Amino acid sequence: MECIDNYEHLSPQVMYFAKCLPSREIEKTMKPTSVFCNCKDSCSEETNCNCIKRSGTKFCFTDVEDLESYRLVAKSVNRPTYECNDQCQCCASLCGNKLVQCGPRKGLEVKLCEDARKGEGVFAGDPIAHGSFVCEYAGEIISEKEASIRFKLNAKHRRMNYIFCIDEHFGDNSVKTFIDPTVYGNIGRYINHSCDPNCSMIITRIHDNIPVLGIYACRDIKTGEELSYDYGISDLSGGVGELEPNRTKCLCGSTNCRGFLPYDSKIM
Ligand SMILES: C[S@@+](CC[C@H](N)C(=O)[O-])C[C@H]1O[C@@H](n2cnc3c(N)ncnc32)[C@H](O)[C@@H]1O
Repeated sequence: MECIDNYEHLSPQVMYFAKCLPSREIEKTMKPTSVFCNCKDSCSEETNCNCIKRSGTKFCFTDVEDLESYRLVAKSVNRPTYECNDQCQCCASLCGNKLVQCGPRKGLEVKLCEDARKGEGVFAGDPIAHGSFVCEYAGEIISEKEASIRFKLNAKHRRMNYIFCIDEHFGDNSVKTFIDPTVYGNIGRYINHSCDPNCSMIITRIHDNIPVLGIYACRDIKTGEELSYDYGISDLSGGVGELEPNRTKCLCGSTNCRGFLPYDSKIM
């Protein structure tokens, strides 16, 4: 497992992990993906790339050396994005269907928010174009039971909650995945919630059945703006959290603020 720490962060308790870290229990449930492509060099709709067809993604990039030119320009709702992976035949350095695998974009800053009650946040060090990949929400992948224990402990000790639950539906089945970057995580753990966000979270599948959470700019973002996404809305589900009174008061300051942070009854 690669361990990179490109960002300044204040807490010595946080171990910086670039990718998700599945617990032993979760590792037993992991299966390699059955989606891969046989493209020759780069992948596009023209090359009939299986991964792109499965995602319904449209992306563009003009220069493979320049991550700034990689953008997600459209994607089908209610389908995860499938990125090309280890089993694909395409050329690793020419394939543009690997946004999440490129790692967090450069120039992001972690610092205390103007309203210190929100804690730290992530800020754009330079302009970010609509569709650009920002970072993954990486952390420990834990069981529902463990998530519930940790969630209750956080609430009891009035600690910030970092545990994110993704509830995916496959026909009649639903599969929940719990990601906790409290101790092992990447820069994604510092992105705050807004009811009027400038980023969206898109569920991505890469090497296996475990969902990877990609955060993308959902509009053009100016230098110095705080990055945010809606904790209650993922691109797929249209709502992973529920509003509940007496929860954390939302300080996003947007005109359409819903008043409280979305909360997920599944981990209570
Ligand atoms: C994933 S962490 C975000 C980073 C966090 N601010 C920090 O300092 O590490 C989520 C926590 O940040 C705080 N937070 C995030 N967005 C907020 C908002 N819009 N209003 C108030 N608190 C917020 C809440 O305490 C929440 O449990």
